[in-house]
Amino acid sequence: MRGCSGHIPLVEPQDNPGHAAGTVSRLAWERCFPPDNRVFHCTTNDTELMGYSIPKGTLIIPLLASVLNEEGQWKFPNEFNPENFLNDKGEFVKPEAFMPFSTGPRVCLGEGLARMELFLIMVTLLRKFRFIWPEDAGEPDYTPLFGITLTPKPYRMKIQLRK
Ligand code: HEM
Repeated sequence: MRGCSGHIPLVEPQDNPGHAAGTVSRLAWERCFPPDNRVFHCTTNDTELMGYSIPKGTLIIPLLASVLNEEGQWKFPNEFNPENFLNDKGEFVKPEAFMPFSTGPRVCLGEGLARMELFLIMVTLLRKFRFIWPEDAGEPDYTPLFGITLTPKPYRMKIQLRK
């Protein structure tokens, strides 16, 4: 599976989170590194999707990271790039393919709570600590570990209390 590359900040940019620049950076981050929770589904009838026959009772395991990196849906599908959320006039747009919480009737029920928690946790940590990539650690490897969710590989990070 492809992931994002290019210049990826080690922590979310610290611009004003209420500001449009904060929003596009955050969404760019969510697109590149979705937890990609996998809730299993099952077809209740024989069906056909894009020419594929899917019999009743088939287990369906969604892979949202695929649509979040799909060629043709994004200006820079494999890069961390906030411009994926800006149109030609530099205005904020949210592409239809942006669905880290899935879509449709089974969309994540906890999206609002999760966004609020993530915001509060990130802001609290960033206000209290500096996160520093150790000089001897080499380039970070952003390839995710694939499981029920996508998780980062183990890594070392220096954490300094802000004064
Ligand atoms: C970053 C955090 C989270 C992410 C990325 C996430 C993502 C998802 C995804 C992708 C699904 C699958 C939707 C589908 O089957 O198509 C889902 C389902 C669900 N999520 Fe979350 N979720 C998060 C946090 C939460 C939290 C905090 C709660 C509740 C407190 C929650 C409650 C649920 C429930 C109840 C469903 C099942 C919805 C249904 O099948 O009708 N999630 N979530």
